[in-house]
Amino acid sequence: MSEACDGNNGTDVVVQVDSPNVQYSKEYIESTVDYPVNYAIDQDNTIVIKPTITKIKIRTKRTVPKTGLMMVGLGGNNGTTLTAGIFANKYGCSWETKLGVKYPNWFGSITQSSTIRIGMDASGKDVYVPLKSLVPMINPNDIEIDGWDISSMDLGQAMKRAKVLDIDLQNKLMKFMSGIKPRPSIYIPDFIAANQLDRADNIIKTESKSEALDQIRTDIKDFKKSKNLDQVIVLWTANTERFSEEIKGLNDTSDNLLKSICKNESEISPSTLFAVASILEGCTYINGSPSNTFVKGVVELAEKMGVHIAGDDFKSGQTKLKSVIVDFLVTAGIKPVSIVSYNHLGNNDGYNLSAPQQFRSKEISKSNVVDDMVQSNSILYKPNEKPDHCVVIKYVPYVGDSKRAMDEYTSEIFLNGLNTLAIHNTCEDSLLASPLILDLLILADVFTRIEIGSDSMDYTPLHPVFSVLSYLLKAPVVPKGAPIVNSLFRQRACIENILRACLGLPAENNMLLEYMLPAKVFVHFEKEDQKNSTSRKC
Ligand SMILES: NC(=O)c1ccc[n+]([C@@H]2O[C@H](COP(=O)([O-])OP(=O)(O)OC[C@H]3O[C@@H](n4cnc5c(N)ncnc54)[C@H](O)[C@@H]3O)[C@@H](O)[C@H]2O)c1
Ligand SMILES: O=P([O-])([O-])O[C@@H]1[C@@H](O)[C@H](O)[C@@H](O)[C@H](O)[C@@H]1O
Repeated sequence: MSEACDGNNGTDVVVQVDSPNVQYSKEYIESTVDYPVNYAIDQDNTIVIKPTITKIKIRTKRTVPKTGLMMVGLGGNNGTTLTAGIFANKYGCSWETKLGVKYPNWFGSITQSSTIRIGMDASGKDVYVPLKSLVPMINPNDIEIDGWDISSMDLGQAMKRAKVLDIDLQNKLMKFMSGIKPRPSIYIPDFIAANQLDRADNIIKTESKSEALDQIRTDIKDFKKSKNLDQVIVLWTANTERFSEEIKGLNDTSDNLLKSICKNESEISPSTLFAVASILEGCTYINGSPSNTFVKGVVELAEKMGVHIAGDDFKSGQTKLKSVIVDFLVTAGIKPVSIVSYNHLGNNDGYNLSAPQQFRSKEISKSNVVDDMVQSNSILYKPNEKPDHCVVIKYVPYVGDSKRAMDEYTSEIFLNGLNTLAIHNTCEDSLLASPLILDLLILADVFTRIEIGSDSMDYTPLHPVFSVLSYLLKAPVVPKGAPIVNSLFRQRACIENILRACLGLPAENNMLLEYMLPAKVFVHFEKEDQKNSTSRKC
C-alpha cells in the first residue's frame, strides 16, 4: 500500500481500423461513411418511407489540446470532488477505510470506465474496447483546474466542508487541494437562495456587469497564459439560479444582450454573464445546472461566434434512472400513468433548492425528461396526454450529499392490470455528478475536433449547440428544429455511432445476422495465420 500518492499508470488499448474508408495521417483521422436518413411522409394515412443515403466525410484532429477546466462554483461539492478525483487518480492515492485499503477509479465516467462493442473475433466472440480508445481523448491526468466561487475557502477546506470523501483520502489530498483558491466571482443575490449569503465573501468588486464580464474574460486569459494552455473549457457547477425572464429587446438577440449588459440590466444573471464571457473568449461553455442561462441572445452569440455550448443540468441519478425506466416501459407497450419522484438531501445544493424559485428551475428540468418518450407512442397516449408526474425535493441536513431518492412508477398493463415499481435509490450526488463533469469536458473536446463534409459541403464543425452531449444532461439544449431526445440509450448510441463514423465504421445495428445465418453468407476476414484454424462454422 502506498503511503504517499505515488504515480499511477494504466495500460491503454489501441484501436486501428484497416479499411479503405479511413486514413490516418499525422494531423487527422479521415473517414467516409454512408449516412442514412429515412423521410417518412404521411400520404392519406399511409406513411410512405423514402430512404436516402448521403456519403459524408469526417476528419478528426488527432492532437489533443492542452486543456484547462474552469469551474464556476469550484469550491462546491461537485467542484471539490472532481478536483480531488483528478488528483487521486493522477497520483495513484490509496487510502484506508474500515473496509480496507481503497484505490482511485473513474467509475461513472463513460469515457474512462465504459466499453463499446466494436465487432467480433475470428471465432465469433464479441470484442469490446474502451470507449476512450476509438479516437484520441484528453487524459484526465493532464487537465489543469481553475475557477471561481463566491466563497473564498481554499479547495482543501472546501473539500472538508463538502463532507463527500473518506477522511484518510482527504488527508492524503490536502496538500494538493489547499493550494487552489477560487477566483472572486459575480454574486447577484436575487438569482440564488438568500441562504447562500453567508458564504458570499469572494466577490468581484464592482456593481457594473460589464466590468464583471471583463474581469471574467481577464481571468480566462490569465489562466490560459499561465498554464500555457491550448484551450479552456468553462463549466457551471455553481448554484441553481431562478429562471431569467426572456424579454424582447433585452436578451432576445446577441446584440440586445450585449447592450443590456452595458446598461447593467438587472435581469441578466451571473450564469449568463459567464456564458457570454466564455463565448467571447472562444471557450466552450457547459451549464451543469437547470438555470436558463442560454437565453436566446446567448445561443445567437454562440452561433455567430461558432463557439460550442451545452446544457442543462447534469443527469446524474434519479432522473438518469427515469430516462431508462420510462423508455423501457413505453417501448415495451406498457403505459406509465403516474410518476412520483421524491428525494431529500442535505448538501448546500439542497439548501439552495429549498428556496421556491430555485426549486422551480430544478422541477422543470426533472419533469420534462419523459416528454419525448411519451409522445413517441400514440397507441398508449392520446395527443397531449401525459402521465401524472410529481417532483418533490426536501432539504434534510443530516443526510448531506447522500441524496435519498424514492420513486413510484404506476403503469397500466394488459386487460386493465396495474404494475407499480417502487424504487429507493441512494444517490451520492457529488460522486455521481463529478465523473459526468469529466465526460462533459472530454467529449466536448472530442466533438470540437470533429468536422464533417460531403460532396457539396466543405468540412464543417458540428452545430455550436452540442446536443451530442445530451446523455450527460437532464434537459438537453438542442439546435433549433432538432428533436429533444431524453432516452438514455438513444443518447449513448448517438455518441458511440459518431465515434464509429470517425473511424469509417457503420452505426451499430444490433441485428447479429452473422449468428443467424450460415457463415458463407458473409464476407470474412481472417488473419493469415488463422487461414487454417477452425473458424466458426454455422
Ligand atoms: N448530482 C449532483 O450533484 C447534481 C446533479 C445535477 C445538477 N447539479 C447542479 O450542480 C450545481 C452544483 O451542485 P453542488 O452539489 O456542487 O452544489 P454546491 O452548493 O455544493 O456548490 C455550488 C457552489 O457554487 C458557489 N456559487 C454560487 N453562486 C456562485 C456564483 N455566482 N459564482 C461562483 N460560485 C458560485 C457556491 O458558493 C458553492 O460553492 C447545482 O446547480 C446543482 O443543482 C448537481
Ligand atoms: O440528477 P438527479 O438525481 O435526477 O437530480 C438531482 C436532484 O434530485 C437533487 O435534488 C439535486 O440536488 C441534484 O442537483 C440533482 O439535480
